[in-house]
This record gives sequence, structure tokens and C-alpha cells, in this order.
Amino acid sequence: MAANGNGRVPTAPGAGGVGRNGLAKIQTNKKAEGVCHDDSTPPVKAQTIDELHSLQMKKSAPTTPIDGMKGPFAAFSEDERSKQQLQSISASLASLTRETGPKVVKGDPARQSETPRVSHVSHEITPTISVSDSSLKFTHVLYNLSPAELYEQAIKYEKGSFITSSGALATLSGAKTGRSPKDKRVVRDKTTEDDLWWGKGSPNIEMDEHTFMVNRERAVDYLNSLDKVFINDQFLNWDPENRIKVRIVSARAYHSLFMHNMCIRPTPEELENFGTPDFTIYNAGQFPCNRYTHYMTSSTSIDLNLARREMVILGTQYAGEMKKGLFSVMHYLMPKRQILSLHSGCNMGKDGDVALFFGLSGTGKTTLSTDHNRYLIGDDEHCWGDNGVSNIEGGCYAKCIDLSREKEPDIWNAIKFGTVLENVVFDEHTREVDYSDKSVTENTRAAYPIEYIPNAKIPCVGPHPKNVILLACDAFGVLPPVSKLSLAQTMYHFISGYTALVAGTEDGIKEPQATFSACFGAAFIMMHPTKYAAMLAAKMEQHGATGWLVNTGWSGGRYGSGSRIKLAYTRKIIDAIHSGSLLKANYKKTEVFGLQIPTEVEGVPSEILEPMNTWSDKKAYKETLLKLAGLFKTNFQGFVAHKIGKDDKLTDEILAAGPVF
Ligand SMILES: Nc1ncnc2c1ncn2[C@@H]1O[C@H](COP(=O)(O)OP(=O)(O)O)[C@@H](O)[C@H]1O
Ligand SMILES: C=C(OP(=O)(O)O)C(=O)O
Ligand SMILES: [Ca+2]
Ligand SMILES: [Mn+2]
Repeated sequence: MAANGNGRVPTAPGAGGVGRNGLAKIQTNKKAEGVCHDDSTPPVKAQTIDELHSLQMKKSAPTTPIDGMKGPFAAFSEDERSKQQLQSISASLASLTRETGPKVVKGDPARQSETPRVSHVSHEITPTISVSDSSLKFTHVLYNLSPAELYEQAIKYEKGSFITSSGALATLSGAKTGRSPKDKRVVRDKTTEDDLWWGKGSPNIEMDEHTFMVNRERAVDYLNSLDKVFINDQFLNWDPENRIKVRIVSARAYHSLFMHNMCIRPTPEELENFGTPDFTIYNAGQFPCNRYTHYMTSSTSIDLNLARREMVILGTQYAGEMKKGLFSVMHYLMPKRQILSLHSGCNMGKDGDVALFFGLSGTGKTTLSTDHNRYLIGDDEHCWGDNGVSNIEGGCYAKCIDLSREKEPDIWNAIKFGTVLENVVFDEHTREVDYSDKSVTENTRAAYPIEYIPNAKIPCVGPHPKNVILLACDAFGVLPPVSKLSLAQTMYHFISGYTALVAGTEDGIKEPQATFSACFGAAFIMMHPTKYAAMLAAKMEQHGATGWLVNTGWSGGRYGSGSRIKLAYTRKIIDAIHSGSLLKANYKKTEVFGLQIPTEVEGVPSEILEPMNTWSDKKAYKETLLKLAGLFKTNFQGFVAHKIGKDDKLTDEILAAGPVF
């Protein structure tokens, strides 16, 4: 025993007095005189460490009790259902050159000895001469794992996975940190040839059925070659009558957790009775496509086959491809049922007033629909049908760059256990995230279940919208912070789908990049933009919704000389739209774009409402305004030949609703 500071050996504990470093000595239990016990609880009921471990985890309770079951599924035993489920998964993973699907086993291969969930699929093993090695191998599936299980899988097996100080799962998406629209392919067949929008401006770049099958086989073979794959069986669309069952097969826990958060999570009962999915994604993102395959122009390919109801992902691990790929599918399926699909955020006031927020990436859909004073219905993808609106998703996907607790408290607080944080930078020791760090990418993201936002409206449905807000982040700084639109103007701006962002943050980039993306989501629509526009016009007219154009971009000059409109001001503008007070304001009409701008908005300095006021160089303002107007005009040329709605009246009005100069 070491000597203490004064050179004396400390006395035994229990003897009273002062111990080492002057601290009071530990007192042992009086009752335990002579024996050294560290607690008085009974010993654990285990003889070995393995027994102790087995005590720790109990088997999940079956949701339907096996005895005394009622309802249509009473005839099926637990075993029977589990067998059917494995057969369905095996069918999903079937390589089309082989007769049957792979032999599927549930559970982590690394934990077979511990997991009670190993259940063999009773495959009819057809004796065949040309048996390949791959057919001898079992495919282990990790089926609808919980966030906790997915965390463990990610941290154990996926490089770049860490728990941040707030409990979120930090992940890396690899070489791709954003979507790859140029690598998206859609199968052109007899049906889609007539139904879809092809050619100039369309996001649908064609591929043939055979090439799709080549890529599908490549993805399926890759997935079957792995130690294990993740399967998510989930739903899209909160409207129960138009709910779609989706299955996502992926190779990474990160992808599985992302989709767990983003799609609607089935209850255990719904999962038991899931049956066959309506749509399946094969995400083999780690594995590239073969560039010598017809139609491939890079090693990335995102392939959609509407007839087969399948999507294949090769060569990109960016999780947003899955979410937005399914959104494309909804943009096909829903309008066929007379339901309008919308790339918009959506929220609802206490009185049931619903607002839609359209806009391209980074314009504020997620930020502005997440509003502490209103119920969040969803941040990105919705349907508008005869009964009102419904969210397609079960989660939100927020941009995190420069996120602050003060400005966006609800999003900040949603970044906790269960949330996927993509491509963020954090302190190696404290695991505190630095949201201002763009070292990996500027497109850092958080994906969280919608119920992580305290005032989420569950189920995520609402009545018909009262306000339709078009968001444009105008880096030219010439669009007013807010203007009230006529129906024709709303359609003009909806079809134009304008935003201008700064290309990057490097010095020397003076010129903002204008983007026109029809329906504020050209990358995701499947039919001609005028189809969606006509539906929107009819719905807005029928339900008396008002259109608004809100510039969440620059004021007082273009990017470089002006500055971004304060989020606090934009929120005040949005508040005034929601409350109805802006509808009653006084308006004046702007030059060139002919926009109605209010003279006053509560909480917003009046001088910024008219952009010209904020520019010190009036000549530069006028030039920039005309430049932007020219860009709008050129872009709209592509639509002048199309009729919108049943008669020419609206079409003519829309054409007249653009800039005049
Ligand atoms: N005036 C403003 N209005 C809206 N967003 C703003 C404003 N100023 C800055 N921002 C920032 O712009 C980004 C908008 O992104 P986000 O809401 O995720 O867009 P979207 O959901 O449309 O892709 C957020 O990072 C937000 O903090
Ligand atoms: C996820 C995306 O959407 P947004 O930026 O609109 O949130 C995306 O465009 O990839
Ligand atoms: Ca979006
Ligand atoms: Mn968003």
C-alpha cells in the first residue's frame, strides 16, 4: 500500500478519521463486520457469463396471441405467417435466372447462437444440374429492425457511423452526398410511352425493359452475395384508402434506419398482415452499375420500372434517392386516381386552416412548415384528393447546414436518438456536431420520424388548403419578399418553378444560378407539368385557395452585395398569410412581373417589401430585374404550346401572367 502525503500508511477503512488527500474514509456496513460485501442485493441467477447475457434479453412478445385469435387471420398460426413472410422475402430476392428465390433466414449471421429468431424457409428444393455456388448460400435478412438494433449494426459494421452527443446516428453516405438526376432511368414500354413525359426538360431518361433486368439482376445478385441484407416493409401515404405498401431491400443499416424514419411505420399487427408489397426498392448502392451496359453513362444508375413496380439503385449510397424515387412513383400512381401529388410542405393552424409550401431544395419547405404555432402535417411530399391533404411520408428530411437551436428549435430538438444525421462533422471526443462545418458536404441532413416534432399532426392528414405558398430563394434579389397571386399567376409560377441559389460558397461566384424546375419538382414528376398544373388550378378554384409568392432569398442587392432575407421576417410574412391579415392588406402592383405587393406586414420593415427600395444602385436593380424576367420568358417558351385545363381561357390567362417588358 502506498504511503499518503504525510508519509504514513493510511489506516484501514472503517476505523474513522481522514484518509488519503484529506477525504473522509469510506464506512463499511456495520452488519457486515469482518466480511467485505459491496452490496446487500441477492446474487444474479446465473452460473456463467453466457447465462447472464441470456437473462438480459427477452423474446419480443407475439402481437397476436396464438390461442383465442379472432378475425380473418385466425386460421394462420404464428409459424404459418412467419413462413409466408419468408417466402415473400425470398420471392423479392429471386434472381430471375433461377427458378426459386434464395434460402432466406432471419437474423444476424454473427449472432445466430444468441438469436431465437432463426427460422428456415421450407423451400421446395428442386434438384437441378446447373446449381451455382450462390444457390447453396443462405440469405440472412434483418427484417424491420428497431432503431436500437440498427444503431448497433451501423456502429459495428459501417465505417463512419457514430453516436453524436444528442444521441443521433452520424453516418456517411459515401462518394455521393446528393441526388444524381442525370443517372435516373425510367423503363419505356407500351404504357409509359404514352403516359409519361419524355424528351426535352423531362426527368425521365429512357431505358428498355431488358436493360432494367440486367441492372436488377446485378443488384439482386450483389445483395444475395452479402452476409446479410436489411428489409423494411412500410407504408406510404396517410390516406388509408390510397396507402401503398413498400419494401426496401438494402445493404446498410443506415439505409434501413433512414427509411424506417422516412416512411410510415406499420404497427406490429399491420406488419404481421403485410402480405405482398406494392412496390420494391433494391438498393445495392455500394455496388456500381456496369458502364458497358446499354443506356449507362456513369457507374451510378437509379432505375424505375413502373410495370414491375420496382426500383433498382446501383452506384450511389445517398439515401435521398430512395425517398425521392418513391415520390416519383407516387407522382405516377396518384394522379391516375385523380389525386394530385405535391412537392410541398404542409401545416395546419388551430382553426384547421391548411397551407402548402412549394419550393425547390433549400427554399424553406421544411423550415417554414415546421412552425411552433401550427400542426405539422409534413415537410416535403403530399397528396391532395377529394377529402383534403395527406402526407406521403412518416418523417422529415431537414437540411442541417448552419442549423441553430435559437432559429430552428424544433428541428434542433428532433436530432436525438433514432435520427439519422448524414455527412455532418463532429468533435472526435465530445461528439458535439458542428453544423457550420461543410468539410464533407454543404448538403448535410437529418432524417427523423415526424413525431419527433412536438406539434406534428398524427395521422398526417388535413382538410383542403386555404393558402398555397410558392417559395423561391431569389439570389438575384429582385423578387418581393411576398406577393399575392391571381390563379393564373399561381399557375405561371408553379409551372416555371423558379429558384436561384448561389452555386457554392467559394469566393468569386458573383452570378446566381437560376433554376427552373416545373411544378417545383421537375426531377420527380412523371407526366407533363401541365397535367399537374391543371389539377392544381381546378383544386385551388374549387376550394377557394389563395396563391402567394414568397422570396426567401436575397434583398438589398443580389448575392454578393445584398443579404438573405432574415428568417424572422419570412416567418412574420408567413404568419400574416396564415392569420388572414395579409389578404386584407393594401396592395400595389410591381413593374415587369406585375406582382401585387402589400404595403405593410406586421413585424416586417415596410421598406423591404418593395425590393427596389433596398437597392442603393437603382440602375443595377432594373437591369437585374429585366435579366430575370428574360430568363422566365425563355424558360416558359417550352410550355406555350400546351393547353392547361379544359378550355383555352385559363391557358391564355397563364400566358399573360408572366413578366411584361
Ligand atoms: N428567410 C428564410 N426563409 C427560409 N429559410 C431560410 C431563410 N433564411 C435562411 N434560411 C435557411 O435556408 C434553408 C432552407 O432549407 P429547407 O427548409 O430545408 O428547404 P427545403 O425543405 O425546401 O429543401 C434552411 O437552412 C434555413 O435555415
Ligand atoms: C431530399 C431532397 O429534397 P429537399 O431538398 O427538397 O428537402 C432532395 O432534393 O434530394
Ligand atoms: Ca424536397
Ligand atoms: Mn426539405
